[in-house]
Amino acid sequence: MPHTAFWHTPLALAPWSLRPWLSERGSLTQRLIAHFPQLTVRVLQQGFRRPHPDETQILQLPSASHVATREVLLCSQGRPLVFAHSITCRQHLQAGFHLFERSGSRPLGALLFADPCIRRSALAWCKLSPRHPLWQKAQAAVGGQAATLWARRSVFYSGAAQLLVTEVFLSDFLLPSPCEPI
Ligand SMILES: C=C(O[C@@H]1C=C(C(=O)O)C=C[C@H]1O)C(=O)O
Repeated sequence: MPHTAFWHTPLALAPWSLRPWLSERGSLTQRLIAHFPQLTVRVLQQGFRRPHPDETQILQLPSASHVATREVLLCSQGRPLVFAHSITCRQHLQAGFHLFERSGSRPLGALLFADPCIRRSALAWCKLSPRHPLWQKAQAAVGGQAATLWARRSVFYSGAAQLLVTEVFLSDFLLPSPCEPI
């Protein structure tokens, strides 16, 4: 299956208002809290699933494997802002990300950014293709209203353990102003 996201998209191709969100190196949750009231985490699913084709390569996973998967919506006053999809392999749950399964409605970032030993890769971003698996999931979360969906992803490292976090920006609060080309 061909890659359905070009994760080396230049930031300059993203809508101007979205760029600081795509390139935020700190906690996205904390940035959302600073800009939006009553941020909550709605857990959509947490369990073991097959990784997406463009995830097996980045985490060097065997394609037939199942990985620990967490999908949430970050909402402000009930309005979905970000769809987040995070995965880690089974053996890294015990060695590195043991709190991944117990995060519940606490934002994963609160755990990841509290541990000074956890490092983060460079961020990558792209405009999702409607063929990307995360496109369908994110659209379903917002009732199929979004015309374009930009996403970012990065890998968190705890020793040799890896956690891949992908965040899809949902709400029109990020769309460019009318005078700015998309
Ligand atoms: C990694 C962070 O945690 C956020 C919360 C997540 C969750 O609770 O599953 C997943 C990704 C992020 O949007 C962050 O705040 O930067």
